[in-house]
Amino acid sequence: MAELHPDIERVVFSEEDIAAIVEKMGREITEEYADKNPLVVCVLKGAVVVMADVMRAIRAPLTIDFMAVSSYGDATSSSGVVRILKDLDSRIEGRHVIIVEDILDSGLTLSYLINMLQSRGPASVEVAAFLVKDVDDRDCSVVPRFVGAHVPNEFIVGYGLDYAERYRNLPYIGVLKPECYS
Ligand SMILES: O=P(O)(O)OC[C@H]1O[C@H](OP(=O)(O)OP(=O)(O)O)[C@H](O)[C@@H]1O
Ligand code: HPA
Repeated sequence: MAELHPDIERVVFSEEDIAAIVEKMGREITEEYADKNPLVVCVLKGAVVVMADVMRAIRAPLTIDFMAVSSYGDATSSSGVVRILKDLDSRIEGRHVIIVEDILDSGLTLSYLINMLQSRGPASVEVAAFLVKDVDDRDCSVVPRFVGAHVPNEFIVGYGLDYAERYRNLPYIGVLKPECYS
């Protein structure tokens, strides 16, 4: 097990937990997409770690692509204004698209992306969210087809998730010590 980073107060998902969630998601996606040759889309930067793991857990033909988005806001909240920093390289007309996200929080990022991709005429667009945060006030209707796990409404880092661009490389997911927020 990795040594705990000094800024982490508590681990929420260990490396072992993460591996089990990845396998479960891979199995579920494989069952539904075995003969659909999906285009699996990673939303950079946060989802890069999940993407690398989940795509290898899908035992079916697929292709991959990447989008980079940034949502304006402060370091721990999203404002809902999403800017496309890198668009897909592939055409998605007639394709079955799976958007891979590290976390569904307010839902604003995914809501924007789903609408944008739907307008390009894909056969389907579904979401695979590694984590879904249990928030009371999610005001948009994003319903992920695949969910890794639910997390309480607190800010978490690691396994791709950052605070001010830090901690993405932690192999587990945890909560920061209060004094580490600046
Ligand atoms: O449901 P929401 O409230 O929209 O939050 C979820 C999004 O926020 C994070 O991305 P961020 O915009 O911080 O960029 P990053 O992936 O580069 O960290 C995360 O990776 C999701 O994409
Ligand atoms: O809890 C979180 N941690 C890191 N990034 C995030 N983006 C939305 N929610 C989170």
